[in-house]
Amino acid sequence: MNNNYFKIAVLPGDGIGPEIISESIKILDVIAEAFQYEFQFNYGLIGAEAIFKTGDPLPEETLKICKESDAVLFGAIGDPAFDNNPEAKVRPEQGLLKLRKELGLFANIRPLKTYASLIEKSPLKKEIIEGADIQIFRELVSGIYFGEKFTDPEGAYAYDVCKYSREDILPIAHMAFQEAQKRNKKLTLIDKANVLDTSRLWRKICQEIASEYPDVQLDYMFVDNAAMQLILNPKQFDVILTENMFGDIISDEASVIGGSIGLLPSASVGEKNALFEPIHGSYPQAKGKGIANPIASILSVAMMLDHLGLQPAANKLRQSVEHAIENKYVTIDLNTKQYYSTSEVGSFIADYIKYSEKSYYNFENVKIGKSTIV
Ligand SMILES: NC(=O)C1=CN([C@@H]2O[C@H](COP(=O)(O)OP(=O)(O)OC[C@H]3O[C@@H](n4cnc5c(N)ncnc54)[C@H](O)[C@@H]3O)[C@@H](O)[C@H]2O)C=CC1
Ligand SMILES: CC(C)CC(=O)C(=O)O
Ligand SMILES: [Mg+2]
Repeated sequence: MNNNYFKIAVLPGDGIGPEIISESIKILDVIAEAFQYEFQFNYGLIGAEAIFKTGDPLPEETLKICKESDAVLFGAIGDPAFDNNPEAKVRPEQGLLKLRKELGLFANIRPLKTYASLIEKSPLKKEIIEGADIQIFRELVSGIYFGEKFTDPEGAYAYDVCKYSREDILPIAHMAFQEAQKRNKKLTLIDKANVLDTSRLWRKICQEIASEYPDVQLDYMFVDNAAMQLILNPKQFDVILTENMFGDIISDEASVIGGSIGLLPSASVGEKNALFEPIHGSYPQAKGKGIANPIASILSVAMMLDHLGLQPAANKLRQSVEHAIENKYVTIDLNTKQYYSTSEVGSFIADYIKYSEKSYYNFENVKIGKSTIV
């Protein structure tokens, strides 16, 4: 087996998905050359694009490509044609949910950090957010997104069932405890155990396994309070463990601490497969405008490189992203006076990976031109 050869399934999806994914591929091409790896990219249809072309948000062929890959790189799905039509029977999001389920991606890991050069731009106070560093473990293949759904044909009522089993909770709970052991030995379970039976099951199981991790301090917080605490005092959190829907919501909220949702990557992992995706959606208003921040997708590539055991490349990539952010080579969402287009930011990061080790190259003098946002 060639340890430098990897099959990557690439699913650009809808809206800004293709634009951000093409920057991630640009980065992977440069990494392949610099580190002598070979990536074989196999593209697949998913989401609205797949519905328009095949009628199915997750065609069999796409699933096959993903199952046969070493990792999946996912952009985003979703289209206003479906969002604004509550009657639509087939929806783009079903493609992503089915893919997560089929690949058994039970844990969605969403790291949040702050960057010194962006602190002043945050709507939150410097002393509150400076140094915040949180790892969110969100359960990804159960809960209310996957429970039975029903809409009464008369349109009088509808329901979505939230169900969790011991088997759904245990693997991700162990994973979060282990991460807490590697970090600051503090784990916060976010739930609604004062109201929900499913949340009480989460608490019970976490209490049961806590004895296996005696060095980890396990705390609990109700999700409504957690939503407030995240903004008031994010540094009280280190590793967060939570169920599917709460994790979805609080991670978008937490992205405000970092400066933009366009910065937050994620890894969705299971026993066999792994998928890497930004936490944001398809941002349809930005499609084709060159304003989408590609960094969430590019940092998802760094998480993919970690997963493939390619740490030197992952480290170099993170260092290059930090260099871009610290030097304000960023997109308009970061609220800096000087900003660049999606592809300029991608090219800047790619060039840094390519040239920064070369002693003859004075990178600080590189001019990548005025912004070409269309
Ligand atoms: N994983 C996925 O593919 C997800 C898909 N969706 C879908 O995306 C569509 C749009 O949903 P929204 O609720 O508007 O969420 P969204 O995450 O697409 O956008 C919300 C806001 O976040 C900001 N934003 C998002 N991505 C950005 C980026 N790369 N750079 C700069 N700013 C960025 C923009 O201000 C945007 O208005 C819907 O169809 C939804 O179902 C939503 C979330 C996740
Ligand atoms: C199926 C997606 C639309 C759910 C989501 O918002 C997410 O995973 O962040
Ligand atoms: Mg979401």
